[in-house]
Amino acid sequence: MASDFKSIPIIVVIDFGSDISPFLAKSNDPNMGEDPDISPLLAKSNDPNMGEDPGVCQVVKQLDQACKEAGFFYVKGHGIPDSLVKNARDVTNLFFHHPYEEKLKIKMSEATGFRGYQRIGENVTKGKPDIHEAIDCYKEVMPGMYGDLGKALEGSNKWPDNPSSFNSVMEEYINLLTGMVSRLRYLSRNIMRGIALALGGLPDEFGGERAGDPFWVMRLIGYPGVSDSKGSAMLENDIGCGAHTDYGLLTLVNQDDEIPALQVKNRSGEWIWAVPIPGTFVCNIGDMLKIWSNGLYESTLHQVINNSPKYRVSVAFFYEPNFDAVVKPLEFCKQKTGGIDKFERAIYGEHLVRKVLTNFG
Ligand SMILES: N=C(N)NCCCC[C@H](N)C(=O)O
Ligand SMILES: O=C(O)CCC(=O)C(=O)O
Ligand SMILES: [Fe+2]
Repeated sequence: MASDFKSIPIIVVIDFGSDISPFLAKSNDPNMGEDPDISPLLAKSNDPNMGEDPGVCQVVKQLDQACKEAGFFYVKGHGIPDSLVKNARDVTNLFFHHPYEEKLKIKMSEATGFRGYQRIGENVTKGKPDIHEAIDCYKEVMPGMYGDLGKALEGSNKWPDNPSSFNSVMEEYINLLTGMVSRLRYLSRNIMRGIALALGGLPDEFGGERAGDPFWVMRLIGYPGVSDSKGSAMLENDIGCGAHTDYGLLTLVNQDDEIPALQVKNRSGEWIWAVPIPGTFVCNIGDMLKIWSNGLYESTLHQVINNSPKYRVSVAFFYEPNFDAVVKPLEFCKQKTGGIDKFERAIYGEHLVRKVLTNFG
């Protein structure tokens, strides 16, 4: 259960590449990443005893606290180049400033496997149109790959021709965040290893049939500034994205450096700003991790309101379970939570598809 937190904890993850586990943390110290003394704390992630390493222990403790208290944390020192992180937002911003007809060239529909462009107000949260536009992307699903389960999302992504670097920037971004490439390959996986230890499990609890072949989702999102949206009188609210939880395992949000807009709900019902901290990803826990942890960690409600006059862009990356993963409370989590399943078993792909279908009516 989320606590009465007033700010989102900062976790410092240093990715030294290869098989080295990058966990170390020092909460609330934004300069921690620059501290040259951190390297001795680095620990081996392929070592089954990594949980005994003092440096790892320290980070794991911070992760545990952050996941219990907020379900949200900032990750700094993640190793993804700042230039790429910014580029991903910049090309997104350029695309959304194209004329509507141009954007319609990559329009999302049932026929595209729900991949592509959606206009402002097309995504619906709790019955209200969201004041954002977006490009939705999913890991490729080949015809028949998951039988009926994957049918709705079958297809490949739709990339704009303009700007011409769009495709290559996004492909690199996805590769680095999912972990396909070179020395940065383990960012999301390593955060999940830290979370597995934080729960009291083995490092690879979220490998194999659970998330060893992780699905991914990416949303490139644009939120009009206050004055822009005032013109569209038929839209009832000015909430950029209504209160929701994320669906899978772990979300990494690359948000605009300047505009505070993302808000996270604490136990008292207050909305706490996840203010932008340049150089960080805002991470949060999804519904599947809530089930696997039997509620030790929860997927926290969050929403987006852009009250600034400026257009805001974010790139939300969702690191997910295997598409066909069967998700039910892990035995050791159950033991810690009274021995009873608090949630029904789910299949990740089914949960995702149900959400996608209801998001677009
Ligand atoms: N993949 C994610 N998290 N998408 C969030 C989209 C916005 C919330 C959605 N309409 C809903 O009601 O869930
Ligand atoms: O734009 C953001 O900061 C967050 C977006 C979000 O919560 C989502 O797409 O699930
Ligand atoms: Fe979200």
